[in-house]
Amino acid sequence: MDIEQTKIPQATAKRLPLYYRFLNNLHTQGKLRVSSKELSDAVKVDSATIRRDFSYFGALGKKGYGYNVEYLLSFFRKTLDQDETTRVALIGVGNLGTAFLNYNFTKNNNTKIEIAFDANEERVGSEVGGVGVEHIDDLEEKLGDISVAILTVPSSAAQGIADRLVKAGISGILNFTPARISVPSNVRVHHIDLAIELQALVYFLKHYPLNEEEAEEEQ
Ligand SMILES: NC(=O)c1ccc[n+]([C@@H]2O[C@H](COP(=O)([O-])OP(=O)(O)OC[C@H]3O[C@@H](n4cnc5c(N)ncnc54)[C@H](O)[C@@H]3O)[C@@H](O)[C@H]2O)c1
Repeated sequence: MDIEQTKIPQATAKRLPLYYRFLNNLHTQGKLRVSSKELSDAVKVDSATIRRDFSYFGALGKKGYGYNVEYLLSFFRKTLDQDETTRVALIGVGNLGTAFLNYNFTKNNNTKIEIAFDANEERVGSEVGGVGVEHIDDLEEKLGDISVAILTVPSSAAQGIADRLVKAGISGILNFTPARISVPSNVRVHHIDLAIELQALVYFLKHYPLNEEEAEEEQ
């Protein structure tokens, strides 16, 4: 995602793939334009936020006309590098890793898990979701120029694997383990901790119950 060049705030950048997916569907259906209300209903982001987001990339919707689908799509394609597939490696082919390999992000056709690694001899040499599983000992040799990795190993193994990934030239790690891993400042780590997210949801439901008006504002 070329955020640096276009100076899009990170919160906006995070919503781009969501917008992109929906607009792509509209385009496939032959729709030429879309209103911020329609977009808002579909992606569950309030229309003021959508208008502000879109203003960052020079898409100014006209009243009574909406946004030009073609223009937005071509912008998103460029910004999200949709024309280029990002190759991804997955480390740890257990319960979660297997699910990701089978899913393989087919809805987001600009990322593809190309190679997987595991320490378990029984898994090495097999194919899961069409992706070959290599031995973790061969990580440095087999990674090639892949720069993004998904980490689904036990948390005890996470830091050691992250160190090796960094040495091998990885620049982004999507960390599903509960371990908070340390990496040099030029490497980006996104933590996805499902247990924490779930706990936060339960906490919010209990302490900040939403009424309908607030729900509108929260969107
Ligand atoms: N399963 C879930 O629903 C879930 C949900 C949220 C988070 N997580 C987290 O994701 C991670 C994986 O969970 P899981 O349930 O898939 O575990 P799992 O035990 O099923 O799978 C872990 C895999 O990592 C491999 N492995 C172990 N050490 C390794 C190493 N040094 N190098 C390479 N591979 C190694 C194992 O052989 C195994 O295949 C854990 O950290 C877990 O806490 C899991």
